[in-house]
Amino acid sequence: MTITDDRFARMKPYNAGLTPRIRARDLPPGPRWPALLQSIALMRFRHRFVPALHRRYGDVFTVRVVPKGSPLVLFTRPEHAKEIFAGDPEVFHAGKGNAILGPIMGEHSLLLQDSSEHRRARKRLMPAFNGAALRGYESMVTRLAREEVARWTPGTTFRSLDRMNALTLEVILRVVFGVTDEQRLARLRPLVNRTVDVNPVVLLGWGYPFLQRFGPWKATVDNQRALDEVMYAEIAERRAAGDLHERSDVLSRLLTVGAHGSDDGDEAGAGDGLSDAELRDQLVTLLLAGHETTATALAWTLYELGRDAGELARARAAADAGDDAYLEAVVKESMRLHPVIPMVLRHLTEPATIGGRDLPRGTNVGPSILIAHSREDNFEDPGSFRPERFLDGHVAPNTWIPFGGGVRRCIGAGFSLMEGVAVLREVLASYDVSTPADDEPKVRNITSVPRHGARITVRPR
Ligand code: HEM
Repeated sequence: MTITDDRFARMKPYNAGLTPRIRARDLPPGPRWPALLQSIALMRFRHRFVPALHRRYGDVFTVRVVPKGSPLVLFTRPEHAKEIFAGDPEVFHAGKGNAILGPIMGEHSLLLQDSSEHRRARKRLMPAFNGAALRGYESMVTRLAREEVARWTPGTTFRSLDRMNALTLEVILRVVFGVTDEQRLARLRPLVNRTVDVNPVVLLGWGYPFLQRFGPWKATVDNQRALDEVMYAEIAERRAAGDLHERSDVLSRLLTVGAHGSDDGDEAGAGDGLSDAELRDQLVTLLLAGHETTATALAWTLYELGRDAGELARARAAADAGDDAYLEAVVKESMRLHPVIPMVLRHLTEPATIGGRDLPRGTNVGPSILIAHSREDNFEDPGSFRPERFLDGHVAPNTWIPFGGGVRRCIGAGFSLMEGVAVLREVLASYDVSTPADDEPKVRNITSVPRHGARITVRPR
């Protein structure tokens, strides 16, 4: 049995535990359609469905989702988001909702853990995402962004989403995994590209393992085996590398941190490094969580700048002046207008009260990012693109929540903002960007991507 087969055998995708039957009268109002219809509406048509529910039922409402008609209560006010983010991690679980990804991400994955196990895993990863670490990654990210931008043909129109996907993938391979060997990079690219394509067909194969002997599902398993082989080879070589301390990539940092026990020793244990399986699982988790999300946010950012000549001129002046704070505000504002992830989810393991409402054990709860970002009482003139709002201190806590919050807040938030600023700097140094046509959000797997790929035209400055 290979290490991959062993992981598949141990990870049970639908092992989310038994959810007690919850009566509608114990929950906030919501539509009474069959759960399947509500799930389809939530997944495929969320950009119209969720605002419609908000208008019809008010600030808190319930959606029923498959497989068992489980209730999902969505909250839309900042004080609700605050309560959920600050909820006791023993009660507000997040990991089980991601169980379907278990066979790909592995049992150690930060996204799958809860309670003390999550705290321990998070503590071990944090040193690779603090300010000093991010500064260490910046020059490589900038170099990759410069190389990408140099390949663009002036005067052409193209899907910025495709280019940003190519760039963020390269960033993951070189800055997160730290792979430098060209042959290995060439082998990894297609494997990683297939791994991140977690579409509903692929998910079916994880949910019903007997399918894994056939056609597309067998191909996904074979891909996982091949990916694991390369990842474990890379980890083994990196452990033995003499220049670990000079390297600035996430994997090398995780290896040096473990060797010296960067934590205070209570849980993770000083000097207690990550095992090969832990490293593999966390790297694949960072890949799945960080690649498409960042690419989508950056594509929307270029799209928005291309639509507004005044904002483009301001951003260009900021890039020339080295004003990173302004460029970061540009990225933040497009993440507000186009949330990549629509909501944050927690599963209540005990009854809890949120916004004065008592909710039973087994309820899924979460702030709606979509509504939080578009409420007029959160953002003045919410439909317009105004990066300045992030500079004049008018963004109230828990109104801008694209990265979730609390102990589960996106560990890569700083990383993706740093990447966004680096990309803007490089694009604006060479090009004027314009957007030839309107685009709109479309659901792709979990993220909301621009339906037409956020097409932009670039002209030399
Ligand atoms: C614009 C880009 C990104 C967006 C919009 C985004 C969004 C999110 C959201 C909404 C969550 C859930 C937070 C919660 O439950 O409260 C999350 C978690 C996570 N993200 Fe990101 N993310 C992005 C980029 C990244 C990057 C670049 C990485 C890594 C390199 C990353 C790694 C993770 C991980 C590991 C978690 C799980 C954290 C935990 O459970 O403790 N993300 N992200």
